[in-house]
Amino acid sequence: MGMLIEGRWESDDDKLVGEDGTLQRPESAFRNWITPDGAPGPTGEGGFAAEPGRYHLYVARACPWAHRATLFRELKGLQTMIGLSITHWLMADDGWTFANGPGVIPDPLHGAETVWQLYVRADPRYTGRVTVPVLWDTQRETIVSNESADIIRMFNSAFDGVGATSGDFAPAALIDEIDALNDRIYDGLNNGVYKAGFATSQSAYDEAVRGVFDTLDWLESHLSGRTWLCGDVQTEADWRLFTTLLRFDAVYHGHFKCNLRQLRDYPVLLAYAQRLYAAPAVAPTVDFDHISRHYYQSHRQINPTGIVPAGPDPVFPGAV
Ligand SMILES: N[C@@H](CCC(=O)N[C@@H](CS)C(=O)NCC(=O)O)C(=O)O
Repeated sequence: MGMLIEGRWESDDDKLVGEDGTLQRPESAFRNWITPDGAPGPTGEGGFAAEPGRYHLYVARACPWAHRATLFRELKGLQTMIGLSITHWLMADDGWTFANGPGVIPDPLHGAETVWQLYVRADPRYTGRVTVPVLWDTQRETIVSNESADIIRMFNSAFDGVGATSGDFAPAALIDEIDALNDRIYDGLNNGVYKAGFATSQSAYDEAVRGVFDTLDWLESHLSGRTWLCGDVQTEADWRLFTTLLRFDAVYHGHFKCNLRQLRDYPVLLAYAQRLYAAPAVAPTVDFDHISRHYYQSHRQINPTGIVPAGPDPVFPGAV
C-alpha cells in the first residue's frame, strides 16, 4: 500500500494502525456535493450542479464503500449521465491501478494509470490516503467527493430533475431513523470487520469481533418479521448493509477472521441479503473474483502468501 505526502506517492505499510493496534480510519478529504442547482451542500463548496455527462465515477469492484456508489448509480438510473471506470482488483505498491485485467474499465478522461494520479491532478499537494470511490467533475477538473456515504446521498436526489429514475432511498420522514441505523451498522459491522481484520493487537481484534457479531445478532432479530431495515420501505440503510453482508462469507469470515459464524448461519439475514441481491441491476455490480483476489492478495500483512482459498461455496445464486 502507499499514500500521498505533499503530492508524492510514498509507501506506508502500517500507517493505518495506531500504537494500540487499532485501525485508525482517516476522514475523507473531498467533501463537496452535487446539488440540483450547484448550491453548496452540507459540506464543502458550491458550484457542482447536476448536469448529465459532467461527472465520472471511479470505483473498485472489490470495495464495499465503492460498491454503494455503483449500486446507487444503477438504482437511480444514472448510467448514461455519470461515466464509470473500474480499477484492477490488486491494490499493491502503486495502490489502485487501471492495469489491464478482466473487468477493468480504464480512465477515459485522462488515461490515468493509477488512482493516485487523479488525486494529484485534483490537488498537486494532496496529503492523505488514496481511496475509492472517487467522484470526478470534468468541468472543474477536480474531485467532487471521495466519501461514499455522501456520494449515495447526492445520487439519491440531485439528478431527479434531469432524468434520474424516481425513488427516494432517504425520505425526510425516516431520515433520523436511517442515520441512527447507519451509525450503528457502520461502527459495529461495515467498519467493524475492517477493525477486526486490520487489528495488530489481540485486544483490538477481540473488541472488534465482539462488535461484529453483536451487530449481526441484533440485525437477525431486528429483521425478523420485517422486509427492510427501516419502516416498510427499502432505504439507503439496506444498501449500506448489503455490501458488507455480500462479502461476509467470502472474505470477512476467513481473511478478516470474523469467524464465529457466517452469513449462512443467520437465516433471516441470509434471506434478506439474497432478496437485495435479486433486485434488478444488482448482480452486474457484483464480482466475486475481484472481491476474493483483492482482499487475499492485496493485504499481504494479513495473508503473506497471497493464497486465495477455494471456499466457502457461494450463497448468492448465480453470483460470479
Ligand atoms: N470513507 C471512505 C472509505 C473508502 C475506503 O477506505 N476505500 C478503500 C477500499 S475498500 C481504499 O481505497 N483504501 C485504500 C487505502 O486506504 O490506501 C468511503 O466510504 O468512501
